Amino acid sequence: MARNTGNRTDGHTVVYGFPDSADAARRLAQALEIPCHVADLHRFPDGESLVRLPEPAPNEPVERAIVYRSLDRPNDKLVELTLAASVLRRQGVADLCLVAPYMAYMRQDAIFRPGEPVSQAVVGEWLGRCFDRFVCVEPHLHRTHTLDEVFVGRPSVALSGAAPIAAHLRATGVAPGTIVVGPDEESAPLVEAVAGPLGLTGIVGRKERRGDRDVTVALPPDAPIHGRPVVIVDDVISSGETIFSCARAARMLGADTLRVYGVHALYGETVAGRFAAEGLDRPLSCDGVPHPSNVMPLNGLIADAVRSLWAY
Ligand SMILES: O=P(O)(O)OC[C@H]1O[C@H](OP(=O)(O)OP(=O)(O)O)[C@H](O)[C@@H]1O
Repeated sequence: MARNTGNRTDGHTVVYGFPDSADAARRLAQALEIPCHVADLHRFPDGESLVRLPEPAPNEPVERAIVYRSLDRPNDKLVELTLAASVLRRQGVADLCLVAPYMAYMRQDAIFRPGEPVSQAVVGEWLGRCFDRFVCVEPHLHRTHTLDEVFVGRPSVALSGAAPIAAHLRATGVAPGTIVVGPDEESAPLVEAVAGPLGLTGIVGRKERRGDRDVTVALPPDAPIHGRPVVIVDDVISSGETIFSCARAARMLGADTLRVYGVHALYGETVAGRFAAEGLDRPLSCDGVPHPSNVMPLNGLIADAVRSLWAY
């Protein structure tokens, strides 16, 4: 898409995806009605990555690029994004927007024990040197409250995963009297944004994390859950322990049925198998992180965010 602004014709805007998220990158490009290219990735025998992007035709310069990649399992991806950004800069791209529906290292947003880094700030500064703008979805803004604190001086949009969850509940049917439950205080904005538009009541619990897989969620003993359907929502499902504990607490209070939504599904088959063992249907997720549980597309929301960042 070349934009004509007065008597000046801007270069093209292009989406660049990676093989692990090519479909989602194409869906975003489709929503924006612009071309999409998927990077070639090569892994050398020593483990290093090589990224190859197409060279634009000389008469069709790319002026703005959207690089689409979720940063689950992020360590290699961060290097590959850095390399991709360097190619695009060399090709003359003036404005680079990173769409990372799942943003990495957001959970280490403080020094929890002496000797640790604030990984969120380190990675935010790193990516801020490579990209000009950012779009993330439900980026675990717990002790940090805005993406401006992560990508300092760079325009950014933090999208909520609430609208796709509410839309899915509405489309699949949600019984009146359903209670929307979040595992901790930090999930309150998500809970309220899901429950509010559906006219449902939302409550949040208190989470105590003692280790990577050692989590307890307590719900208020007077929560009006007895005999009612419960929908549990959270930003991330990784080990699954937060959801398992939250579901057990809801059952203890007499929940009738349980449904689970996680905006980002980061777990593998072993954890997936545990949902049945816990008497739960498999959770449903947004398609920011490619996963078998994906049922809620984010391309429309992300396209609107990109348009708002670039005001077109
Ligand atoms: O599936 P799990 O392995 O339980 O992980 C998912 C949970 O962990 C995250 O919060 P976390 O406890 O990391 O951070 P917080 O202290 O910021 O709430 C996230 O918000 C989920 O609640």
